[in-house]
Amino acid sequence: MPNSKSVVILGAGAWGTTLAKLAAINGNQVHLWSRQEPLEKILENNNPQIILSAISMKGVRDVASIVQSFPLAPQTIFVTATKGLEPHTTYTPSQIWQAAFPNHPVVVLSGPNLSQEIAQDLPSATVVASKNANAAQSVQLVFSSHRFRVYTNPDPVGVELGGTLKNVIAIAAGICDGLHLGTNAKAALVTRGLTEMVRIGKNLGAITETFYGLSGLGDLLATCNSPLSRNYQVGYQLANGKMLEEVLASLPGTAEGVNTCRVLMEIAKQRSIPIPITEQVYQLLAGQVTPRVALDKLMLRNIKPEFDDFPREQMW
Ligand SMILES: NC(=O)c1ccc[n+]([C@@H]2O[C@H](COP(=O)([O-])OP(=O)(O)OC[C@H]3O[C@@H](n4cnc5c(N)ncnc54)[C@H](O)[C@@H]3O)[C@@H](O)[C@H]2O)c1
Ligand SMILES: O=P(O)(O)OC[C@H](O)CO
Repeated sequence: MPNSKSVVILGAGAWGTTLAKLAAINGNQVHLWSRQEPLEKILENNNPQIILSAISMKGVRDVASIVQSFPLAPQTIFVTATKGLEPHTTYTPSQIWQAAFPNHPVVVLSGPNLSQEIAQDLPSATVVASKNANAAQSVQLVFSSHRFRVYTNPDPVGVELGGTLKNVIAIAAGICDGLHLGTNAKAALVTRGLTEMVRIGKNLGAITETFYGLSGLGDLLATCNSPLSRNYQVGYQLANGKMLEEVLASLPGTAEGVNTCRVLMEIAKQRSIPIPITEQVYQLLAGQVTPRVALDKLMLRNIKPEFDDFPREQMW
């Protein structure tokens, strides 16, 4: 293939394996790395043009520092597909990769992408976002197929935060369904969840419109409505009386929303951002409230206008 690229995928979990298949069907030379193998052989023998990380959040910094010890071509593009936030630093995965490789382009890949559906060859769309348009377009070509439609976007912070913040709202959506609160409640929760995501995103430098696209609203809808989502499952099972440790032990893979929720509470406190849904999810995960008490606390907050910043000329 004339445009075939050498692609190294870090992380052979559910998402890394699925992305490896997507890149391979387009004729790229794909090398999938799992932590049981030496990374040295894969990086030194294959001269990667693209290195994609699908490592869960807790491993990103360690893996980035291992990769730093290998010589790479200066034009090698890093792609991050992790949806999480680092505790204490509150860094996003792309911030960790960019700090480790300041002279390389970094692209965020995120969207409504339940890996089990993609692995079954069902149609799906995603977003690749970068400040470097050429890098985003190269990654778009590597993954685009008749079953996987890839859009570019110039707002990596917004795309990355959309995929990350929705995981907390998906836990809340699982609780809502687990308690059988009905369709009205779910619609209210998801819509107010999106408001919360926009509020945090704007504060962290994202573009508001990005949250209304595939990586924001799109991923929120997918994750809040599917039992395939591990984050949704956490909420659903907690609502059914299981303990958090028990739920996490039985999950197939990582539910990033649990840690993301804790990091978000730190960010919200530091920056005085009101995030009532996240706060109730946090208290529930910490065992401080029951699902029913969390619901009452949300419903009985002080009544207020729907929008924080409605245009002045539209106000009474
Ligand atoms: N599965 C999906 O549908 C999906 C879709 C989009 C994004 N994501 C995101 O992709 C990331 C990975 O998700 P997943 O579903 O593949 O999870 P997973 O639990 O199936 O796989 C995680 C991978 O990270 C590796 N890993 C963890 N810590 C590591 C460390 N310290 N060193 C080296 N490797 C380490 C694991 O070995 C494993 O290969 C998550 O951030 C998730 O939110 C997942
Ligand atoms: O299984 P989850 O909850 O990690 O969701 C997977 C993807 O992020 C959906 O886009």
